[in-house]
Amino acid sequence: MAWPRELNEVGLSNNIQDNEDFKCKYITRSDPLGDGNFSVVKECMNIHTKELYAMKLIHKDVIKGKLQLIQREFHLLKYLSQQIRFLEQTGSSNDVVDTFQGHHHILQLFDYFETTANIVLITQLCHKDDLYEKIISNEHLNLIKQVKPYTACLISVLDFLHSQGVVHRDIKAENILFRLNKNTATSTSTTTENNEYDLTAHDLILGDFGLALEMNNDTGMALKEYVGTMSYISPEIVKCKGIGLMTSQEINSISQYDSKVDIWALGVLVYFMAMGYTPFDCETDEETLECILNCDYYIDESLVNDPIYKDFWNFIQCCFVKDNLRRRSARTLKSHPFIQEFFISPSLQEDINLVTSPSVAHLPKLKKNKSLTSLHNLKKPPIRRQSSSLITRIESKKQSFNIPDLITPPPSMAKSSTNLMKQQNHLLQSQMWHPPSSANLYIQSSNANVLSSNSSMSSMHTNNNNNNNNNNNTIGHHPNGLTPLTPFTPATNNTTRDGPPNLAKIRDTLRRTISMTSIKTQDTSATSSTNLTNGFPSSDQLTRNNQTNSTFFLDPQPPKGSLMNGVFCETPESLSNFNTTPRSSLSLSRQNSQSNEIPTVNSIHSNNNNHSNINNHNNINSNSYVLSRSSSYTNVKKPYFELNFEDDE
Ligand SMILES: Nc1ncnc2c1ncn2[C@@H]1O[C@H](COP(=O)(O)OP(=O)(O)OP(=O)(O)O)[C@@H](O)[C@H]1O
Repeated sequence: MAWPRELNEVGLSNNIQDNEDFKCKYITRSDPLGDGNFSVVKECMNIHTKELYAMKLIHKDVIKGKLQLIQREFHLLKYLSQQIRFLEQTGSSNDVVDTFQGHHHILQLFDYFETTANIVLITQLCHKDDLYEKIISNEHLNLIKQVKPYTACLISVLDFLHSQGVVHRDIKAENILFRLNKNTATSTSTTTENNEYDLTAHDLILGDFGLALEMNNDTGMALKEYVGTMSYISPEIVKCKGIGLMTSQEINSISQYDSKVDIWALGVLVYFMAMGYTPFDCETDEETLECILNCDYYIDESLVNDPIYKDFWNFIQCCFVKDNLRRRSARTLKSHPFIQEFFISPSLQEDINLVTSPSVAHLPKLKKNKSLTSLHNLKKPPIRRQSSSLITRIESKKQSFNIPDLITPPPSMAKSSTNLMKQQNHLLQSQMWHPPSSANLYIQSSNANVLSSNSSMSSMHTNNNNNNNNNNNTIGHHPNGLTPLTPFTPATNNTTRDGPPNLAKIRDTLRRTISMTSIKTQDTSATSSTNLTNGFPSSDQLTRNNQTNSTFFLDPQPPKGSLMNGVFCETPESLSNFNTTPRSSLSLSRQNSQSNEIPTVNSIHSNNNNHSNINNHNNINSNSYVLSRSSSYTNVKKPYFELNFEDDE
């Protein structure tokens, strides 16, 4: 049998000499942990070591002609996993001081292989619910206890990635996972009440490197790709829209972007965590893109002058700088007052570079303009429209996109994603349809005047022209020559966001504005804790916490004999749960090998018939999975090739 061309394209099976079947060393749970545009992710168990992992099944049909994307993801995850191991084993001086170590929060890759239908990556297993679920189910996160430490952790991650020359290009809540705490098989979320900050910050894991890039000399064109997720893309990515149809002259006139696209996306994510809605989303993509280009984002006026939010707004401003050369790096942002307490020795080196860099020295100084407050001309919103608009917004948030010739998920995947969204929408709608409360009554009687006087929303509006820019990130000079962080002042320009197209956003925002009033009290009480200094744990406390609170563990490298290492094999058997006694420990490998029916992602999706114990990690009892090597694997043939991802290349 000839090998499918794609297998060679992806570079995993180049050494295959014949099509000897090889048994898969993993079994999976039937129900997926999650899915994306390109993949389905399932919990799996290595039947040799009985360790649990996440299995990302990327259907070959979905990525036809785009295998280089998977290749990129694979090589980057592999490279980063090696770096993590290296850093842990060699250690570094930073390890003892900062609360978060960036490399502790990157999804680790352990194994990879191919089946007829899929390319498969085996990574560390995380919680089923990602950060997006957490934000949505809580409406928003607590500024002091959650948003700050989460931001600090993510800044560490970006600093690590960027120092490795890697740009992620798809930073968003859906791609932030939570580490499963190995000791307890549960997250540390239960331990948060008596702590200065939510310890789940130590569990954050950045995943989905599907759009990530190594920024070397070969990536010139890649750094002009129009990729990312609509709500999170930066102005420089927006400028690449339609690049596939441009002339070479037009393409040349577009500047390459760089790692700062991740900083913009982080700003969106930090804002989303704190507010529960995203800053630039409008009803249509065109409007959203325009708002991104103009750095025109919502601010909640009731929070603008709230001292608790002062550093937050300033941090957001630092991320939402249109000019990527002026936008601060992850390393520099470690010294931002919003998160600096988590970093004992922030580096200001880059600020010095920023000031002296010839490439930015000529930039005009930004003027602080007093701008006009914008009023959103809200009419009494039709409730039904509000719901359906909200759905549109959520759906658009879930989708990453790629260069113009988009990859379309097969119907089965699309359906599964839609189901997930439906659940999320249901959750949101149920929150919105509460029995009448003061908040709802308020919403229903709202009009432009009420909004402007009580809980109005402003749009932070800045001009494309730097000379006339209202963005207050800049600027003056600090006595030591560094660029100081200036206090946030709300812009008061006329907005580009008047009228019905933004209704859903405003409505959603209004809901958030009202609930913020109760949150303020929580935040105040958090800051009055005797453990806190100025509302924040002291550096000493944080350093101590670092010793005790980190949930990172360096997983032992699985023994080579238990890995697939890039072989071509049968599709792993799918079980409703790992407590199910295998049909027979012997049959696991043998029966499948004779079967002509190889399940695909499509069948995986429809195989949801047994929900018992699914998602309950505590129920996993690997000992109950009685399968010994001798009973099941003595007869399995060795592959003809061994592509150990530690050794190859
Ligand atoms: N290691 C993991 N542990 C647990 N769940 C995971 C893991 N990796 C991914 N998931 C879940 O699967 C979903 C899809 O995974 P992932 O984002 O990697 O796929 P994708 O196809 O690249 O997505 P996208 O459409 O965002 O590009 C995630 O949102 C998450 O809920």
